[in-house]
Amino acid sequence: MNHVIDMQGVYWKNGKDVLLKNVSWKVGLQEHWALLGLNGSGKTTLLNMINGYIWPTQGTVSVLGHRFGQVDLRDLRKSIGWVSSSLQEKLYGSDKTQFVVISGKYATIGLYERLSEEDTSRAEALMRTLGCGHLWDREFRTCSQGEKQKVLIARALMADPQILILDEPCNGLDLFSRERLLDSIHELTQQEQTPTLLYVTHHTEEILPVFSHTLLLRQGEVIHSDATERIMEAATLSDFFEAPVVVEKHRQRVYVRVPHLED
Ligand SMILES: Nc1ncnc2c1ncn2[C@@H]1O[C@H](COP(=O)(O)OP(=O)(O)OP(=O)(O)O)[C@@H](O)[C@H]1O
Repeated sequence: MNHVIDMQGVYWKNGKDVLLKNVSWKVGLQEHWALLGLNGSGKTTLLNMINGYIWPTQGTVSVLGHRFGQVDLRDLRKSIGWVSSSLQEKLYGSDKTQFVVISGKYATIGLYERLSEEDTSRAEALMRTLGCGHLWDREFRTCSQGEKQKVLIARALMADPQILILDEPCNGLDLFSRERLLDSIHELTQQEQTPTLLYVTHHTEEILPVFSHTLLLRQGEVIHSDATERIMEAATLSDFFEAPVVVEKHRQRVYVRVPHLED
């Protein structure tokens, strides 16, 4: 396998609507990517395609070395973890977080397997890495939003995915919870076997230095895709947002300000 993701000239049309336009994107083996785009830019559509929930109208898609059309997508999906806020609502709030995490290995809502020592110690280790080990015995519903996100990331990792999608994980988090979650994500990338991370966001300041590359999506089109440090320049971001923006760097993260909004 040369690339984790390899899309060439991909279009996705639904009736008259063209939701992905000529998307070409290659994710290398040692890379972590951030996907940045405004509301409705096509980020979820792109992720749905990577997971094989939608099929390109035109163009080719390979994920983890498997070309769509030549692979059982149900098998492929087992190698992809997807953490999103919609998952939270599906889980049983009365389950202890340890069961929420362990059931990730079996891709079930609720745990129907006998607890093995191996699963338990793996779940403990993952929750510790993500800084939520102290929540082991807590009911999932009693966790804060930030804590729930950490539990869900640990849950996704139980299945040993090769790709982990973090879909706007900082949504709804206060300033401090957000920093704690970002710390946990950083910690995760320091482990020996980290899956390829795809981090979806609206906010440049969430893009940690570990995200080596960034893709900028606008109206279903890739406007820029490059090393993150090259993307995070005022000229590139102003071009992307189609408005002049001011870029401020602080501890290798980029904060974007809009100096003036016309009515
Ligand atoms: N099945 C569909 N048929 C037609 N239009 C769709 C469909 N799914 C999404 N869209 C439209 O395609 C555009 C892209 O949607 P998408 O959900 O991929 O954007 P997004 O970048 O994930 O947005 P957000 O940041 O708000 O979550 C939107 O205008 C949306 O209304």
